[in-house]
Amino acid sequence: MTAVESQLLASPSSNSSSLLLEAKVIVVKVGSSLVTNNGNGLDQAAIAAWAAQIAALVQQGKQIVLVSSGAVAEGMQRLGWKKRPTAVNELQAAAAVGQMGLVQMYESCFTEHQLHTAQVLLTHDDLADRKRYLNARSTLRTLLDLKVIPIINENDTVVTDEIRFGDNDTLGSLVANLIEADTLVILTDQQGLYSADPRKDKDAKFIQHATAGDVTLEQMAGGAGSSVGTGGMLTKILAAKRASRSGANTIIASGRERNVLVRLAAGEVIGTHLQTTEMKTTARKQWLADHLQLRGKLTLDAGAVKVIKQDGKSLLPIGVTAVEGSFERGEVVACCDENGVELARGLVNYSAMEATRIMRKSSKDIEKILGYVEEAELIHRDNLVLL
Ligand SMILES: Nc1ncnc2c1ncn2[C@@H]1O[C@H](COP(=O)(O)OP(=O)(O)O)[C@@H](O)[C@H]1O
Ligand SMILES: N[C@@H](CCC(=O)OP(=O)(O)O)C(=O)O
Repeated sequence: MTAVESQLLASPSSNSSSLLLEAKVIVVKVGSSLVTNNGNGLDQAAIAAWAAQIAALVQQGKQIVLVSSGAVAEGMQRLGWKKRPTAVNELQAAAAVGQMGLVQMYESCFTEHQLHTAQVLLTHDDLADRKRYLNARSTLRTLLDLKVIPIINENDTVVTDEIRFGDNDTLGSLVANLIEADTLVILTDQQGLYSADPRKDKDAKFIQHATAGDVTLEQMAGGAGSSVGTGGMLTKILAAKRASRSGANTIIASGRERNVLVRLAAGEVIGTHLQTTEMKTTARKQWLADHLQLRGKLTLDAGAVKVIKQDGKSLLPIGVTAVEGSFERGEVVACCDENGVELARGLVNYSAMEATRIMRKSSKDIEKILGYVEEAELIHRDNLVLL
């Protein structure tokens, strides 16, 4: 037994039930190899089975976002290309063609269960930009509230690095952070994580439980001496680490396992369970804290100060008496009381110009004043850090 294995096998594995049992908001990521049956065209039976399981989970009151790869592989199939191109422009063209097939398939499979789907194409940059982050978050939350299943993929037409490295695991973790998911489920072509690539090492041991972010996991999947080919699991482990920072657990399991999602949601432990050590709220505040760059200042009346501080509520425009600075939607502003004492910081939903026009006004008047409504809140409580 290697040092890495013994260290991991010695670590506590106290969990007796699945990390999906209690989860309400879930991101499910399915990889290209699964979706396209190893590049042989879309696997309709598999996609129909996941759709049926996701529909069952929605019936249980869970909210699910699906991150699906497979556009390039399906595009190659449709274009009759036998070999995966290396030129980025050709990969992008294949992805654009294949994405049509992907969404058609998901739409028809979910329709069987009276569920609508929505196509959402994102890049990593979209989620690094606060304004786009807020827009993506608001769209996804609205879709989930409408019981629509968002089907997310990378926007391969406008990126190059992502398509070159083909990494939707990272995208899955970014989405988990975006919507504050409880659990990220990565479905792949293996039973989960092994102490080494099971294709290459027959003695590789299965890891059932570990702490997300444990560095020994990274060594198993892509540590010193391992080839680029082992990146398949490494990106999943790094995704678990990233998801963990926002308080989400990760499960890596086989997408071919019968009824895998439903059984996981019923508490069965299938695959590798990587548990976060972060509290959800702490992680969220931490994320915000990482991005604090003050662009302006809002002065709050005594009522607003009280509801924010004592009741943990959102900041509505009616509680704001002054706006300073020049900020855009999605930037960070300070919230101060009438004596100028800063009590909170948050991501604002309206620009300084808009905020000036809607301050002291009821949220129901926003549309009349601006001609449109972004959100009812000036700063949503999830985007507010109390100091
Ligand atoms: N330690 C490991 N445990 C399990 N699989 C591993 C490990 N290291 C590398 N792999 C490889 O990772 C592959 C899964 O990654 P990948 O092909 O990128 O899947 P997907 O398309 O689902 O994202 C497995 O088929 C396996 O060969
Ligand atoms: N976005 C592209 C590539 C994504 C990709 O290869 O990811 P994965 O198979 O999950 O490692 C596609 O849909 O084909």
